[in-house]
Amino acid sequence: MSKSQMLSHLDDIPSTPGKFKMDKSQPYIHRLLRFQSSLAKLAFWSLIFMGLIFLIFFRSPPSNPLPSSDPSRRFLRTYSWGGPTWEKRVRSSARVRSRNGLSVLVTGAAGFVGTHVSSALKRRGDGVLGLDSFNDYYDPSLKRARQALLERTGVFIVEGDINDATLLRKLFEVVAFTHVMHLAAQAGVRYAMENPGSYVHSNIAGLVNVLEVCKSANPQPAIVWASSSSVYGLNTKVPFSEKDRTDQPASLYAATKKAGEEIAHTYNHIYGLSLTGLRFFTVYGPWGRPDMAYFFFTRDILKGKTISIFEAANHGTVARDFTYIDDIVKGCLAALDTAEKSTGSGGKKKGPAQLRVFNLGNTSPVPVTDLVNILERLLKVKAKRNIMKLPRNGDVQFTHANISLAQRDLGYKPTTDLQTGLKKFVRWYLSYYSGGKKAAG
Ligand SMILES: O=C(O)[C@H]1O[C@H](OP(=O)(O)OP(=O)(O)OC[C@H]2O[C@@H](n3ccc(=O)[nH]c3=O)[C@H](O)[C@@H]2O)[C@H](O)[C@@H](O)[C@@H]1O
Repeated sequence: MSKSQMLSHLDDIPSTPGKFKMDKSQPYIHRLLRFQSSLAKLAFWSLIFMGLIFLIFFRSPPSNPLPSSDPSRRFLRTYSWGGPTWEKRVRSSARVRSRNGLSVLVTGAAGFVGTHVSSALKRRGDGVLGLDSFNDYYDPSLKRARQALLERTGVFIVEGDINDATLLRKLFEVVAFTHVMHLAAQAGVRYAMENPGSYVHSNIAGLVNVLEVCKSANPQPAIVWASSSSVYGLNTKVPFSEKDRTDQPASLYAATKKAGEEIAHTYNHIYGLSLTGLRFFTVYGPWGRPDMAYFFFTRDILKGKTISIFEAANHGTVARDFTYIDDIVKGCLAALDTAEKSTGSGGKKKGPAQLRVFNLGNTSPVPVTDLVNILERLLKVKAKRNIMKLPRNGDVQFTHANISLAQRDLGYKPTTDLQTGLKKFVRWYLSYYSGGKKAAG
């Protein structure tokens, strides 16, 4: 039998499986057909197997299969993103809806400041896309509730790590962001002794990754990012001015924020990126961070648990320039609005670009004991106080912002005192944690 005859015979095989009847009088063809069919089966099952492997390794759902007890494992988390539906959501969220509106990528959008800034930008018609890793540094359900809140205003939060260059590049491919509000960071002063690696991962490696992607983007966005009042470290001259030295940090957290400011200088110098660092002073308010004292003091006072109040040597007062979230949001938006364009393109500098640092504080430091007094009045519960010596874990004795530079260049003018701001926080706290939580989420 010639090859063409054989093939023409094979053409007769019905396409419906199971209906084919073998002609037993032709053993050679029989064997050949059996061989062909096992080949096809083998190919079929190999494809299925490879598909499964692909699904397991490359398309795993955005859940964390790793034990969260080891914080360093957090970095190994995988996220799922991509696809036409995802791209459509990204585009729609970032679409500018007002004349001369900005198109802003907000990193850390499910965080405290990130949520408030994203929602304020969206409200005035700017395009906003969020990015957040939803890590478990503090209760992720609070981050999810903030996400739900933002979703209702039309802000989509992409789940991913700022260290993922492929993801960041993809976002810039889909949207030509005019601005990046970089708020994703490992926050908290005292936690740096527990998990130093997370500060390097987010505040240094993550920042560099964001800047690398921004510098290669075309057009380059202008970047506003969160530095911290903690860069003033052990300084004793008050109020803290942007002109003061910032070379004696008291915590690794502060050191990574200071490093961030130097890194910003480098990217501005080499690549012409427009960069504005905002030194936030102990920001508080509704939807705040549970790792901050005003937040867990509230929780513990309500539970009847003893709270530790730090004092400095010789009964010295420990005080903070507590700043209300709405004032901070105004400062952030003003920083975005006054940011000049980056001057480089495609990774090449074309001329000098703007480089700024501003204090965003309240200018009236309040002793921590007074914070507790206010909370007691608002909660109508007496706190069980344990006064203890300020531990050597990164805390500084006081902070106090000089805001004249922000006032001059950003029109920044805080208007909320601690009493008023805490009242709003407590109202939110009580409604969120007493059944209101579900409604909020
Ligand atoms: O301004 C900033 O740059 C920083 O503000 C806060 O850091 P911190 O001011 O230390 O805020 P809290 O941790 O809420 O502490 C507030 C005050 O309460 C005191 N405290 C804290 C914890 C405690 O158990 N007892 C206590 O008296 C602290 O010493 C501090 O004076 C944030 O946690 C940082 O992420 C941020 O960068």
